[in-house]
Amino acid sequence: MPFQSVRFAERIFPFTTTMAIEVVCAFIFKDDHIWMGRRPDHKHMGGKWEFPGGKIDDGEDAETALKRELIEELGIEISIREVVAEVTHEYPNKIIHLRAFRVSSKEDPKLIEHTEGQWIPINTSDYLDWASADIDLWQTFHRARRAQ
Ligand SMILES: Nc1nc2c([nH]c(=O)n2[C@H]2C[C@H](O)[C@@H](COP(=O)(O)OP(=O)(O)OP(=O)(O)O)O2)c(=O)[nH]1
Repeated sequence: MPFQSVRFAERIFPFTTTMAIEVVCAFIFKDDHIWMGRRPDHKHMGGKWEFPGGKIDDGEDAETALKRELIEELGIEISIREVVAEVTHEYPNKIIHLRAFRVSSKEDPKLIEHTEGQWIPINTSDYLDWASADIDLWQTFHRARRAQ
């Protein structure tokens, strides 16, 4: 649906069209670095850097979705710790509620869906080519760390 039509529809069906899509992602920590992958070109935000994860399917809980996505995308089993940051972010054509969990894994991520991967320093503020929701998420994460 074109963006203007979404806005028009929101006035008529405010509860259905403004619902955010629930997305979970992983902050995989290793030696003060966190793993990011470059999204496939054909997907929304194609070519942008993201934290691995995806949409929660109907009937799934957040942890089950994140474990499933990381097996599918990176071929790794993970242990999930706490939520480290969450944001609601409005793109021109959709709104997402993006929740990041601190996770650990005994295995290294493999490039199954991502076109590139990198370990970024935990203190980086170099956001070149990041999905814009992830910049919000990262800044929220750092604000919370500074407040601790
Ligand atoms: N996984 C993930 N998605 C993100 C991040 N930042 C961000 O804006 N998104 C957006 C892109 C998509 O619009 C949406 C998640 O979609 P996705 O394509 O990763 O989810 P999925 O694997 O379940 O997708 P699908 O192929 O089944 O459609 O959230 C992020 O850090 N990780």
